[in-house]
Amino acid sequence: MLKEIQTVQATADLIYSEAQVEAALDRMALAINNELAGSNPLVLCVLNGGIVVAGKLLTRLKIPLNIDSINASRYQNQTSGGTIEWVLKPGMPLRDRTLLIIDDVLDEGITLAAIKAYCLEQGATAVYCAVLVDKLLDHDKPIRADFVGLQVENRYLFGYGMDYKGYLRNAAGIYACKGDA
Ligand SMILES: O=P(O)(O)OC[C@H]1O[C@H](OP(=O)(O)OP(=O)(O)O)[C@H](O)[C@@H]1O
Ligand SMILES: Nc1nc2[nH]cnc2c(=O)[nH]1
Repeated sequence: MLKEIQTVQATADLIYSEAQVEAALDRMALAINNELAGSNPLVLCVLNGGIVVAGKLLTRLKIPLNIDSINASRYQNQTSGGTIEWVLKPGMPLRDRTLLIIDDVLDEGITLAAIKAYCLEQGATAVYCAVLVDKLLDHDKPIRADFVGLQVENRYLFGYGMDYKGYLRNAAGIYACKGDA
């Protein structure tokens, strides 16, 4: 497995450098600080992919907020999605809260749409979504994100929280796997 990971990493195309991603995170944080000022949001990190983006965004947010996590996984370390497995629901009550859901990538939008629907069912008053990457698809998605860092063509990505078969989430840039154009 590690040999495959090394090969994927060595042959991948760099789509956005670390500097470009950090600049995108700055822009996202500015917009979130403006939009959610005074709303006392509960921030939900979507595990596992959202860990890096949430961590990097949170220190840029200057508003009072709480933090919790949710884990709805659809890809289970594969490169194509299946049905959603609910691994973890938030421990904090969502009722009457403004939520900010943070994830790494909006692809088909199935995961984020399911998470948003769950949050509204639980009584959240408003649900905002922030994603580092919005993939450009040739069809409509069931949800749009309120805060988007970067747009990317439809290729399988890794880095900044996004994995290749459970690895490479820690890559400091956004990469596309070779042969997935
Ligand atoms: O828009 P969609 O097509 O639904 O895909 C997007 C989801 O896929 C990834 O999660 P994954 O299921 O791989 O779990 P992970 O967060 O543990 O990587 C990613 O973190 C998003 O949550
Ligand atoms: N790591 C990763 N996860 C995804 N989930 C949906 N699309 C992607 C992608 O391109 N990369």
